[in-house]
Amino acid sequence: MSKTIQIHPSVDHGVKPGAPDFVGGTLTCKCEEAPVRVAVSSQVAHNHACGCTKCWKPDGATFSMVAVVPREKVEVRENGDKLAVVDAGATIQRHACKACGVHMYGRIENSSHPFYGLDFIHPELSAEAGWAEPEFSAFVSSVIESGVEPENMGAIRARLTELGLTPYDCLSPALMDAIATHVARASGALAR
Ligand SMILES: N[C@@H](CCC(=O)N[C@@H](CS)C(=O)NCC(=O)O)C(=O)O
Ligand SMILES: [Zn+2]
Ligand SMILES: [Zn+2]
Repeated sequence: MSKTIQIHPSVDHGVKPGAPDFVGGTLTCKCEEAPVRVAVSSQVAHNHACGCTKCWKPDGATFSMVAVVPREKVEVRENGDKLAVVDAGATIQRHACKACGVHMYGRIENSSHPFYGLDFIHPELSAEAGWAEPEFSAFVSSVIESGVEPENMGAIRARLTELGLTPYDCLSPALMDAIATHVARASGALAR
Protein backbone atom coordinates (compact mmCIF):
# COMPACT_ATOMS: atom_id res chain seq x y z
CA MET A 1 0.00 0.00 0.00
CA SER A 2 1.52 3.32 -1.14
CA LYS A 3 4.99 2.19 0.03
CA THR A 4 6.84 4.31 -2.52
CA ILE A 5 5.45 7.59 -1.16
CA GLN A 6 8.05 9.14 1.14
CA ILE A 7 6.45 11.32 3.77
CA HIS A 8 9.28 11.65 6.32
CA PRO A 9 11.87 9.09 7.51
CA SER A 10 10.48 9.06 11.05
CA VAL A 11 7.06 7.79 9.87
CA ASP A 12 7.75 6.01 6.58
CA HIS A 13 7.91 2.68 8.40
CA GLY A 14 4.98 3.47 10.69
CA VAL A 15 4.28 5.99 13.43
CA LYS A 16 6.01 5.10 16.71
CA PRO A 17 4.13 6.13 19.86
CA GLY A 18 5.87 8.46 22.33
CA ALA A 19 6.73 7.53 25.91
CA PRO A 20 4.38 8.91 28.59
CA ASP A 21 7.21 9.73 31.02
CA PHE A 22 9.49 11.39 28.44
CA VAL A 23 11.01 14.68 29.60
CA GLY A 24 13.00 15.94 26.60
CA GLY A 25 16.41 15.67 25.00
CA THR A 26 19.17 17.48 23.15
CA LEU A 27 18.76 18.64 19.56
CA THR A 28 21.96 18.48 17.49
CA CYS A 29 22.48 19.98 14.03
CA LYS A 30 24.06 18.02 11.13
CA CYS A 31 27.56 19.56 11.36
CA GLU A 32 30.30 16.99 11.89
CA GLU A 33 32.45 19.63 13.54
CA ALA A 34 31.24 21.91 16.30
CA PRO A 35 27.52 21.08 16.00
CA VAL A 36 24.95 23.38 17.51
CA ARG A 37 23.30 21.75 20.52
CA VAL A 38 19.99 22.85 21.99
CA ALA A 39 18.58 21.32 25.16
CA VAL A 40 14.80 20.86 25.32
CA SER A 41 13.58 20.04 28.84
CA SER A 42 10.02 19.07 27.98
CA GLN A 43 7.91 16.60 26.07
CA VAL A 44 6.52 18.10 22.84
CA ALA A 45 2.88 18.93 22.06
CA HIS A 46 0.98 19.06 18.76
CA ASN A 47 3.62 17.07 16.89
CA HIS A 48 2.68 16.98 13.20
CA ALA A 49 3.92 16.68 9.65
CA CYS A 50 4.09 20.07 7.92
CA GLY A 51 4.13 20.40 4.13
CA CYS A 52 4.94 24.10 4.00
CA THR A 53 8.05 25.42 2.26
CA LYS A 54 9.32 27.25 5.35
CA CYS A 55 9.79 24.35 7.75
CA TRP A 56 13.09 22.45 7.64
CA LYS A 57 12.96 18.95 6.14
CA PRO A 58 15.66 16.29 6.06
CA ASP A 59 16.99 15.21 2.62
CA GLY A 60 14.40 13.28 0.62
CA ALA A 61 11.46 14.08 2.88
CA THR A 62 8.27 15.58 1.49
CA PHE A 63 7.17 16.87 4.90
CA SER A 64 8.85 18.29 7.95
CA MET A 65 8.09 16.90 11.40
CA VAL A 66 7.52 19.73 13.82
CA ALA A 67 6.10 20.17 17.33
CA VAL A 68 5.94 22.78 20.07
CA VAL A 69 7.40 23.19 23.57
CA PRO A 70 7.27 26.12 26.02
CA ARG A 71 9.95 28.62 25.00
CA GLU A 72 11.47 28.62 28.50
CA LYS A 73 12.22 24.90 28.06
CA VAL A 74 14.57 25.59 25.12
CA GLU A 75 18.20 26.44 25.82
CA VAL A 76 21.08 26.79 23.36
CA ARG A 77 23.95 24.86 24.93
CA GLU A 78 26.79 24.68 22.37
CA ASN A 79 27.94 26.63 19.31
CA GLY A 80 25.09 29.11 19.42
CA ASP A 81 27.30 31.53 17.46
CA LYS A 82 26.50 29.44 14.36
CA LEU A 83 22.79 30.28 14.59
CA ALA A 84 21.05 32.92 12.49
CA VAL A 85 17.38 33.74 11.86
CA VAL A 86 16.35 32.50 8.40
CA ASP A 87 13.64 35.11 7.72
CA ALA A 88 13.34 37.96 10.19
CA GLY A 89 9.99 38.93 8.63
CA ALA A 90 8.33 35.57 9.31
CA THR A 91 5.94 34.99 12.21
CA ILE A 92 8.07 32.07 13.32
CA GLN A 93 11.70 33.16 13.66
CA ARG A 94 13.57 30.02 12.64
CA HIS A 95 17.03 29.91 14.19
CA ALA A 96 19.11 27.83 11.77
CA CYS A 97 22.70 26.62 11.71
CA LYS A 98 24.55 28.80 9.18
CA ALA A 99 26.85 25.88 8.26
CA CYS A 100 24.43 22.95 7.71
CA GLY A 101 21.12 24.77 7.34
CA VAL A 102 19.22 22.80 9.97
CA HIS A 103 16.56 24.77 11.86
CA MET A 104 17.23 24.31 15.59
CA TYR A 105 14.17 26.13 16.95
CA GLY A 106 11.50 28.51 15.72
CA ARG A 107 10.34 31.28 18.05
CA ILE A 108 7.38 33.66 17.91
CA GLU A 109 8.38 37.11 19.19
CA ASN A 110 4.96 38.75 18.68
CA SER A 111 3.42 38.59 22.15
CA SER A 112 -0.14 38.94 20.80
CA HIS A 113 0.19 35.89 18.51
CA PRO A 114 -2.03 32.93 19.53
CA PHE A 115 1.03 30.66 19.80
CA TYR A 116 3.26 33.15 21.64
CA GLY A 117 5.22 31.34 24.34
CA LEU A 118 5.73 28.21 22.26
CA ASP A 119 8.84 27.30 20.29
CA PHE A 120 8.74 25.03 17.24
CA ILE A 121 11.26 22.19 17.18
CA HIS A 122 12.10 19.12 15.10
CA PRO A 123 12.23 16.16 17.54
CA GLU A 124 14.19 14.02 15.04
CA LEU A 125 17.28 16.14 15.79
CA SER A 126 17.64 14.39 19.13
CA ALA A 127 19.02 10.90 19.71
CA GLU A 128 16.59 10.29 22.58
CA ALA A 129 13.49 8.19 21.91
CA GLY A 130 10.10 8.96 23.43
CA TRP A 131 8.98 12.23 21.84
CA ALA A 132 5.20 12.31 21.45
CA GLU A 133 4.15 10.92 18.08
CA PRO A 134 2.79 13.09 15.25
CA GLU A 135 -1.00 13.47 15.32
CA PHE A 136 -1.96 14.94 11.94
CA SER A 137 -0.51 16.55 8.83
CA ALA A 138 -0.75 20.25 8.06
CA PHE A 139 -0.28 22.48 5.00
CA VAL A 140 -0.51 19.38 2.82
CA SER A 141 -1.36 21.21 -0.42
CA SER A 142 1.78 23.35 0.12
CA VAL A 143 4.08 20.45 -0.88
CA ILE A 144 3.19 21.38 -4.46
CA GLU A 145 5.07 24.65 -3.84
CA SER A 146 8.22 22.55 -3.27
CA GLY A 147 7.77 20.81 -6.64
CA VAL A 148 5.50 17.84 -5.87
CA GLU A 149 3.36 17.03 -8.93
CA PRO A 150 -0.29 17.94 -8.26
CA GLU A 151 -1.41 14.54 -9.59
CA ASN A 152 0.46 12.84 -6.72
CA MET A 153 -1.66 14.57 -4.07
CA GLY A 154 -4.29 11.84 -3.95
CA ALA A 155 -1.64 9.21 -3.18
CA ILE A 156 0.08 11.47 -0.65
CA ARG A 157 -3.17 12.18 1.20
CA ALA A 158 -4.04 8.46 1.13
CA ARG A 159 -0.65 7.56 2.63
CA LEU A 160 -0.99 10.23 5.35
CA THR A 161 -4.44 8.90 6.20
CA GLU A 162 -3.09 5.33 6.26
CA LEU A 163 -0.44 6.47 8.77
CA GLY A 164 -3.10 8.10 10.96
CA LEU A 165 -1.82 11.58 10.08
CA THR A 166 -5.14 13.03 8.89
CA PRO A 167 -4.30 15.58 6.18
CA TYR A 168 -5.33 19.23 6.50
CA ASP A 169 -4.43 22.10 4.19
CA CYS A 170 -3.89 24.49 7.09
CA LEU A 171 -3.61 23.34 10.73
CA SER A 172 -5.86 20.78 12.43
CA PRO A 173 -9.43 21.85 13.33
CA ALA A 174 -8.50 21.96 17.05
CA LEU A 175 -5.59 24.34 16.40
CA MET A 176 -7.58 26.47 13.93
CA ASP A 177 -10.34 26.76 16.58
CA ALA A 178 -7.75 27.76 19.20
CA ILE A 179 -6.40 30.48 16.88
CA ALA A 180 -9.89 31.79 16.07
CA THR A 181 -10.83 31.79 19.77
CA HIS A 182 -7.73 33.86 20.58
CA VAL A 183 -8.58 36.33 17.79
CA ALA A 184 -12.24 36.57 18.89
CA ARG A 185 -11.28 37.24 22.50
CA ALA A 186 -8.81 39.91 21.41
CA SER A 187 -11.44 41.66 19.26
CA GLY A 188 -14.21 41.32 21.82
CA ALA A 189 -16.39 39.12 19.56
CA LEU A 190 -16.17 36.53 22.34
CA ALA A 191 -16.48 37.87 25.87
CA ARG A 192 -14.21 35.21 27.39
N1 LIG B 1 1.96 27.81 1.36
C1 LIG B 1 2.94 28.42 2.23
C2 LIG B 1 2.47 28.22 3.66
C3 LIG B 1 3.45 28.79 4.68
C4 LIG B 1 2.82 28.79 6.07
O1 LIG B 1 1.85 29.52 6.29
N2 LIG B 1 3.37 27.97 6.99
C5 LIG B 1 2.70 27.84 8.27
C6 LIG B 1 3.07 26.49 8.89
S1 LIG B 1 4.71 26.39 9.49
C7 LIG B 1 2.99 28.95 9.21
O2 LIG B 1 2.37 29.05 10.25
N3 LIG B 1 3.95 29.79 8.90
C8 LIG B 1 4.34 30.90 9.74
C9 LIG B 1 5.79 31.22 9.49
O3 LIG B 1 6.40 30.53 8.66
O4 LIG B 1 6.33 32.14 10.10
C10 LIG B 1 4.29 27.77 2.01
O5 LIG B 1 4.34 26.57 1.79
O6 LIG B 1 5.31 28.48 2.05
ZN1 LIG C 1 25.17 22.74 11.70
ZN1 LIG D 1 5.55 24.58 8.18
